Amino acid sequence: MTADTAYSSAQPVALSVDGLLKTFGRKTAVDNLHLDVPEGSFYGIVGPNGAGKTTTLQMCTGMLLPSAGHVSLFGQDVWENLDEARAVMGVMPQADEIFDRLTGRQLLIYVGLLHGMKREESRRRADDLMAAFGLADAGKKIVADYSTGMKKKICLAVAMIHSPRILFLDEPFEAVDPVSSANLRDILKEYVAGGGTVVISSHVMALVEKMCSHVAIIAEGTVRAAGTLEEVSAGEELEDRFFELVGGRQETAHFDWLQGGEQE
Ligand SMILES: Nc1ncnc2c1ncn2[C@@H]1O[C@H](COP(=O)(O)OP(=O)(O)OP(=O)(O)O)[C@@H](O)[C@H]1O
Repeated sequence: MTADTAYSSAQPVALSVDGLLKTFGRKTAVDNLHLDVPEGSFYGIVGPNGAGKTTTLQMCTGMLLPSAGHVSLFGQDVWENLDEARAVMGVMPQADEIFDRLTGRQLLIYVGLLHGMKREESRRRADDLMAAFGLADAGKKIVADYSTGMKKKICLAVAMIHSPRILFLDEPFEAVDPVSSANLRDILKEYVAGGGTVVISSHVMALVEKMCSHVAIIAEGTVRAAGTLEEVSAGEELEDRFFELVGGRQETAHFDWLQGGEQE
């Protein structure tokens, strides 16, 4: 599916976020946030540092209890049906949350078994994923010895092994080289073309513009704009709309002590 695919408002909703709130002491990280993610969409969530993207994704995936509000996945409340919700979602773990003393292949097989898959099927999918992510040559290396980008890839494979209906990916392309990034994008596009839904957070506007069908711009815990890429961009570059809606561009700082070149 491409970013210019036509979407109708009657499209079933995969993820619905309603009045989501999260406070940490006196800090409101997510502030009455609403979001509808259509089924089969490639949905990008963008926002400045500290906007509340990670906190929102953690509440959507059953990892962080909301202070108020509701999250539903395919019509079922996530927090009232955690086991069912977890079975249909794929969540990309952080590199420090996986068992890194296992090889990549062992890790994937282990995660498959945890999802209740048969060992043979787990092995088959682990091999498919290792090949698709360009990790087949590293099959015998333990994950602790992977590069940062390789760890990112194995984390994405972990999220996919049980064939979820929706994928939640927090900054999936951070530290991934351009070739691997293009390969990851292809894998995700194919997943969406097959009916899957992807929700990613990213700071890279060009990537979001290239691959997402929908986007939400969030700042200070609220949605500033959401809809199809075309609706949100409103005829401009997404980055320009982002600056308009979020603000924060500053005059170029000038430090009299910061000078390249020869010093006296
Ligand atoms: N456990 C916590 N305790 C206190 N404050 C927190 C906690 N987690 C997040 N916050 C605060 O909530 C706000 C939103 O953080 P969050 O990590 O969701 O933002 P983000 O949009 O993902 O940022 P980034 O783009 O920098 O990753 C920030 O001000 C952050 O400091």
